[in-house]
Amino acid sequence: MRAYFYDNSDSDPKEPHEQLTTVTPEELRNLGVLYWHFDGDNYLDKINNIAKERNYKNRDEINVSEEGLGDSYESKLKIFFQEHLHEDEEIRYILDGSGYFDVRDLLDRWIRIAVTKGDLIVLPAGIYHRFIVDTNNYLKAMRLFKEEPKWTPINRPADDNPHRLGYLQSLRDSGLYK
Ligand SMILES: CSCCC(=O)/C(O)=C/O
Ligand SMILES: [Fe+2]
Repeated sequence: MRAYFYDNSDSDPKEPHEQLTTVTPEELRNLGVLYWHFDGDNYLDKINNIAKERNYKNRDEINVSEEGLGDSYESKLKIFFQEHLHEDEEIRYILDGSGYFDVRDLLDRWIRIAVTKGDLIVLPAGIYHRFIVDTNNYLKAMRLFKEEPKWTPINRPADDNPHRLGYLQSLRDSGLYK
């Protein structure tokens, strides 16, 4: 995983768009974004432990590629890359390939999180974000869910959404933000 501020140039969003300023895992944690890296033979045990600790009961897999999504590949990518939030955590373990999760910080800047095989990322409910593959056009992920698998993007603007308000309140409660 590498995280950095996104340069807002108009070129293909599948390009890195990397600015020099990096963002540390601690800075991500301050936004409620959690990160682990598990590889090796026992990666499933490690995921199972996190799932138990955090009450993730269900999981499935998604192959984000032309092969995996067929004719709906481009339209699905458009949906994933539209800025949105979810009313539950977004939990993804990268099984193969690579891609980018972009999250908004509290100054409304995009932070780009480049993920590769073995990365496990948790985006909190209510954070504005988007996803895109890189120019390799292939990412396979395990999606974990607290309850029944559901994936409902709520596109921005959703500033009055209770989960958005709850997210902002949780950051204020952390004492790191006013
Ligand atoms: C890499 S999983 C597909 C994208 C997705 O589920 C999502 O919610 C993106 O924000
Ligand atoms: Fe999402």
